[in-house]
Amino acid sequence: MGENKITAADHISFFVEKGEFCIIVGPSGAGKTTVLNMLGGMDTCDEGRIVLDGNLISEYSQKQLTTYRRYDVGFVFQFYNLVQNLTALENVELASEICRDPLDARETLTGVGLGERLRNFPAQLSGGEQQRVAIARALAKNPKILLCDEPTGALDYNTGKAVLGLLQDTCRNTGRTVIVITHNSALTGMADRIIRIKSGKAVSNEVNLHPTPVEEIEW
Ligand SMILES: Nc1ncnc2c1ncn2[C@@H]1O[C@H](COP(=O)(O)OP(=O)(O)OP(=O)(O)O)[C@@H](O)[C@H]1O
Repeated sequence: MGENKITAADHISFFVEKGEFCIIVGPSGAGKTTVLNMLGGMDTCDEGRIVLDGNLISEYSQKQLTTYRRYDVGFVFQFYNLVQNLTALENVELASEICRDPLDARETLTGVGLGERLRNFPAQLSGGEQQRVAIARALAKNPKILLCDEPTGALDYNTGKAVLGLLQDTCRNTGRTVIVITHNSALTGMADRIIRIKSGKAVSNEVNLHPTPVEEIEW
């Protein structure tokens, strides 16, 4: 930023095993989103290595990153990022149609509990329902990894819990690796792995052998 150099991720180092439900936790400004965006190929690092499923994505060209984002990564954002003039079904199809081995859009929406709302536009859905569409959109791509940046940040307590439960179930039922970013340390109890980030550094990487179902977590 002009004269100032901001180091958003500073020699940050961690690993996640395939199929884990991982929570990256840290205070605002710690560097969580930067790390997630680099993992998802939306941002690049100027040093270091990022490896996913044996592939060195930190060396990828812009073209390779586009392919990587398209086929390998599913994103879930805090504010859903749905296309407003497309229905729930069309939003999911938009993603699945550009993928190699997509899941059926209708079935995926049914799987997240929205089988009755396929023809609704985002403005006709609640925040929690819109986030479910966004999760279905990410899942329908059949990605290797699901990256979720504060997925419950815009939702009320119970709706947030339901969305987290859906993400946890997705991980358990499909064996997909799920990484969730949050500033809420109460949520760490539901994860298989917890990575704590502070001032751009990973300060710990713990395994939780007995994750708690989200319904039993209070905050
Ligand atoms: N494009 C950018 N230009 C300048 N500074 C940036 C940029 N992106 C991030 N930063 C800075 O890098 C640091 C880490 O930001 P980041 O968004 O990754 O943190 P975070 O942990 O996700 O925070 P929050 O929970 O508030 O979203 C912050 O100090 C932020 O201001």
